[in-house]
This record gives sequence, structure tokens and C-alpha cells, in this order.
Amino acid sequence: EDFKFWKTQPVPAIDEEVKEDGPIEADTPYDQIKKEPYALPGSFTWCNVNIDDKEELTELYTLLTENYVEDDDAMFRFDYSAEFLKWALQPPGWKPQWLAGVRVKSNNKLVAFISAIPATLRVHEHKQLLVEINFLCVHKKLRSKRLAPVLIKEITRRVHLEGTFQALYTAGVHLPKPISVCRYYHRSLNPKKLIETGFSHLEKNRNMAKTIKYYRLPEKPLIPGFREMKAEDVDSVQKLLNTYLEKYQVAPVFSREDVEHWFLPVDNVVYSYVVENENEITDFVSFYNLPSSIIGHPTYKEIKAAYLFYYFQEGMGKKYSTTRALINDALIVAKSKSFDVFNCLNLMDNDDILDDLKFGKGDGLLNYYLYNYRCVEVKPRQLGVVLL
Ligand SMILES: COc1cccc(CC(=N)NC(=O)c2cccnc2OC2CCNCC2)c1
Repeated sequence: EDFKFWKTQPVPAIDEEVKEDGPIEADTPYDQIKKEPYALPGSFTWCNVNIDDKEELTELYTLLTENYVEDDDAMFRFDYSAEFLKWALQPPGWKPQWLAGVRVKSNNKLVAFISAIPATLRVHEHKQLLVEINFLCVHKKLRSKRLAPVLIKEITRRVHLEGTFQALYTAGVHLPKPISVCRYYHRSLNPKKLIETGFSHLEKNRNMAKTIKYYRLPEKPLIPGFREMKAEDVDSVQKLLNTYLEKYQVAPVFSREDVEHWFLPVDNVVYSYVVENENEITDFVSFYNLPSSIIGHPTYKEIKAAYLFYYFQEGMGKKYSTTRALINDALIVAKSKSFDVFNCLNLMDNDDILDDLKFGKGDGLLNYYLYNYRCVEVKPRQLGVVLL
């Protein structure tokens, strides 16, 4: 019945009104942490998915591309690429035992997965070392065997063993208890394909020809000094991004290594740009490549989707660009790289530009959660953390 598992976990009750921030339970002393993995149903066994091994990386890719998150109408499924997964799962401080898989004993088939990566998150004034949980996936044929609770307990145990007791995660489903509830938005770049695949529909009073014109973008970015980020920019980006994110109530704090890993461009994975004028970086914007398979479509197989990642503007950001101009240049570059759609959430300052830049409201919500940490509710525009 409702939230049987979550009622056993250190998270606020669904109807609790959180009044102050803080851990829900104390750190577990090492000698009280279970040293052996949680029991799995008979024919399954735990493994660490070794994504440095090409075959195992492909096994993980295949599990996710066939069984991971779909949209509410089961028309699209995330299709994270193998290169993307390697990037997403091996940031500074990553641990092999935090890429937990479940295999069938008889044929060694990978049938479930969950991951944790380290991060530093500032919650109001408190800097919290925690993990980001992501890619929880159970093969479609093993649903309702109550495997997800076991995966969550096992990754929690493995994270506890490394001395970490808080986590951050997102989900489309409403669980006890979101720290923030965000809406998602889409900006058409290739409206013809999006309409033909059913991702979006023609607005009333706007035929296809008018729709193509409505979403048309320039060939090249408009902001003077807008260029790809490079290694020499890392120090400036780290300083200016961490400073910019201080305006949000909940936001990550990036080390220099974090900035190198998350923002130096990687073909087909992450795209990052800076605005440089008079030898000074004043603006930054990034987006990541997350295509979606189109389930059972005869002609189109994929939606090429870009997802807004982090950005900043120095000072009041009015010197060279506004948030609008900055995201607009990201749209222009994404279009020039043949993305079909540009997605984002209404967090950070995104809400200010959604209408002007012709984003349409998505049909769903993305809930943000903290594990073992009470946090007074955060409005989306006060949230500065973007997960993959
Ligand atoms: C278009 O293909 C889809 C395939 C699967 C699910 C969805 C809807 C959806 N759930 N979208 C989002 O969660 C989303 C929408 C805008 C921006 N970021 C998002 O999610 C990110 C962050 C959380 N992990 C998934 C990727 C769409």
C-alpha cells in the first residue's frame, strides 16, 4: 500500500511540513553497518558494473535503453549513450562499488542497476557532502518483484560504508517528500520532426509552414565573444559559477576537478560555451546530449534532445548578455548541431526566459528529494542543481 517502503526510510512523511533543515538520523557507526550485501531473490546476484570494460559498459547501455524511464504516454524512452554513461558515472571521487548491478546467476544477464556519485551540495548555508543517486533501473520483466527497495537499501549500505549518510535524487513520481517540484519545458528546434513523431502538436491557427517559421533561429550565436569553453577557462568558470550559484538556496559547490569533468566539452555528451571579452569570461552556458528512443515508430527512431545544464552571468550579467540572450545562443548552437528539441526545468532563472524563447510547458513534473536530510521547501527558482 502507499509508501510501505518509504515509511521505513529517513525521509519526511508525505504530509509533514518541514520547518527546519537538518539530518533525520545520526550517521551509522561503522561497526553497526551491515557488512554483507542485502539478500536478493534466489536466482540473482550482486555485481559492480565495470564500465571501464567495453562489454560491461554496453550491457549497462542495453539495460537502460530497453528498460529505463519513459514519458507518461510510453511513447519515448531515455537513450543515454555509452559515452554519456561513462561521463555521468565516473566524476572525481567515483567508486566502483557505487555502480551496483544485479545479474541472473544462470546466464550472467544484467537485469537491474543503481548508481551513486559523490557531490557537495549547499543546502541554505550548510555545505553537505552527499551522493547523487541516479539510473535506478529494473528490467521490465522483473517489475513488482519489489527489487527497487532492495537496490535502494544496498546502495545506501555501500554509501554508508564510505562514511556518507545523505543523498540527492530526482523522480517523476511523487514520493515522501520533495524538497522542490519542478515542471519541464521544451523548445522546438525541428518542429516538423517533433510533430511527425507525436512529441509535440501543431498549435491551433498555426499551420506547419508558419510553425517552422515561428521556431526558426539564426545560423550562428549572436553574443559578441561567445565561443566553446576550453581548458584555460576552468579556473574562471569555477570561480564565477560557484559565486553565481550562491544566489540559490540549494546548489552544488564545484571543485576545480569537478569543473574540468562536468564542463569541458565532450563530443556527443556535454557542450559548454563562454562569453569572453577583453580577456575576461563574463558568461557561461552548457547543455547535455540525451536522446530519446521513439518507441515503435516506423520511420523515426530517435529524438535528439539537448538538456540545459548550468550557466552563469558575471555580476548582474547585463554587461554582455542577459539570461535570455545567453540561453538563446545555446538554442542557436543546439539547432546548428541538429538537435530536435531543447529541454529544461523551471529551476534557476529559467522561468524568466521560457515564454520569450518560445518554450512550451511539458506534461510532467520532476521532483527533487534529499535522503536523511530535512530541508524547508525550496521554490524552483530557488533551486540551482541540475541532475543528468
Ligand atoms: C522525450 O523523451 C522522454 C523520455 C523519458 C521521459 C520523458 C519525460 C521526463 N521525465 N523528462 C524529464 O525528466 C526532464 C525534462 C526536462 C529536463 N530534464 C529532465 O530530466 C532529466 C533530469 C532527471 N533525469 C532525467 C533527465 C521524456
